[in-house]
Amino acid sequence: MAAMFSPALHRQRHQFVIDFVKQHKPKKVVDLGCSECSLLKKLRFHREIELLVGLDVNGAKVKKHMYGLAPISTDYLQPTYDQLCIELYQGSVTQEDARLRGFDLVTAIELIEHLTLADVGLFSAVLFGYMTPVAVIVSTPNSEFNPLLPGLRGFRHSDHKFEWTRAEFRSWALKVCLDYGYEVAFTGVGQAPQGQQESVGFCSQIGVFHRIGGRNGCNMLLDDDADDVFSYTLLYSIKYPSLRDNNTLRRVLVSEVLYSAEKLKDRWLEEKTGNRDGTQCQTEEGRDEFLSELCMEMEEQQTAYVEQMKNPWEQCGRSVSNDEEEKYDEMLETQGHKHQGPCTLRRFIFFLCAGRYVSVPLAVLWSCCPKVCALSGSLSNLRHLLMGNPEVKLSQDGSAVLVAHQEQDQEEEDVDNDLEDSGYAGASHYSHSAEQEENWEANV
Ligand SMILES: C[S@@+](CC[C@H](N)C(=O)[O-])C[C@H]1O[C@@H](n2cnc3c(N)ncnc32)[C@H](O)[C@@H]1O
Ligand SMILES: [Mg+2]
Repeated sequence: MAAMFSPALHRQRHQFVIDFVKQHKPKKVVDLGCSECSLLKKLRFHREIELLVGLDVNGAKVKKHMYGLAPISTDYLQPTYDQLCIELYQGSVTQEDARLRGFDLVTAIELIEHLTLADVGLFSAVLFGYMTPVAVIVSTPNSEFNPLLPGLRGFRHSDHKFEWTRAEFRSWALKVCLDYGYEVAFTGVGQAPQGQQESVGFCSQIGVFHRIGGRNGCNMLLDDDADDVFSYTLLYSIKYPSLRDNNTLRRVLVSEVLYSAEKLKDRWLEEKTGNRDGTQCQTEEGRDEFLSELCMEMEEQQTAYVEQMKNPWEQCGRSVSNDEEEKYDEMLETQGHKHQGPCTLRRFIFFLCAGRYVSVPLAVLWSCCPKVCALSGSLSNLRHLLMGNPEVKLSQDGSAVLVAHQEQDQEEEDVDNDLEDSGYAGASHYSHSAEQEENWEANV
């Protein structure tokens, strides 16, 4: 049978769901009879989905495949602002469970034919009468197509309790709509050979149900929570890393800050001294030369960045309202991202070479590292997010990141410790006052 369809029929069924998801952008999706979780594995890449749930009566099968839904390393290394939670349950679609109520989309792909007719009645009541999702996609074999399947005798699978004609499927679906307030459209996947499509229909027939009245079409949320039933067993639950989660944001920001500070330090040492020993780099001319080059580079980065920041939602795949766009433009304007030339940036650059550390002001990091800027949002937020983090060494007043710049022997380390103890790294005249920074923040 696999050779009859291209792509394979099971792929076409899943693609049908994916196309529906792309069009309707549901946030909460349940797959009933999720089996080997293969549809869930595809759906997790759809960023609009925030909660993805799978249910199957066969817990062993789910357990065998559920780890394939775990985040992969890039999800940890480059998290986005998208949020995704995946939950898998063992349980029967004939039983109610409050955790599956109020979803945007429920799919039941090749499930109902595995239920006895009595159970189909219970399933209909649970799905349409209790779970009351906004939309439902049900697929099931179309028995009229069976004569076209080479070598098939009886049902398509030994566990099938029935296989319906188009009329039988239709009559079940229309009754459900009447009973529970839905409307349905019929379609399918798996085309019959030319000329026969009319007479036999699709190989897999599909009903797409929408609740009449949409999201507000039922008063389920007014129900008393005390009646909530929990009959399923949770097998797996995972929350994907998201920049909306403060710990994840902090972790990503810290690694970006450390990387950028290190790069800035290297540039500074190389350009200013011509070698990597920071002790000789205190001349005014050296610094000016370095500054003007860095400023030019920053200006280029800023331009690219402002372009990118014009519509940060584009990256999230979300459309933006005019209102949001205006607000964002306003924010860019007040933060001075627009029309900001190298001259304004010049005053932020002030490196200090003290003992084994180069002090990289947070203001420099914030204004010339687009990612640091985007992740933190403001200079004071950047400071706040870095404070108390064991991986980042800040100057005493918290205005700069201290980056080690020498391989050191014990003697040097002792000297450095003395310097630090005396407050040199933070309290010297090279550092910035909190007041200065507030000023920058207001003007940048
Ligand atoms: C043909 S498979 C489903 C295929 C899957 N939906 C897909 O598209 O890849 C049918 C699944 O329904 C599950 N199932 C059967 N009766 C069930 C019930 N009462 N409640 C929940 N799942 C059930 C079976 O364990 C099986 O995994
Ligand atoms: Mg089946």
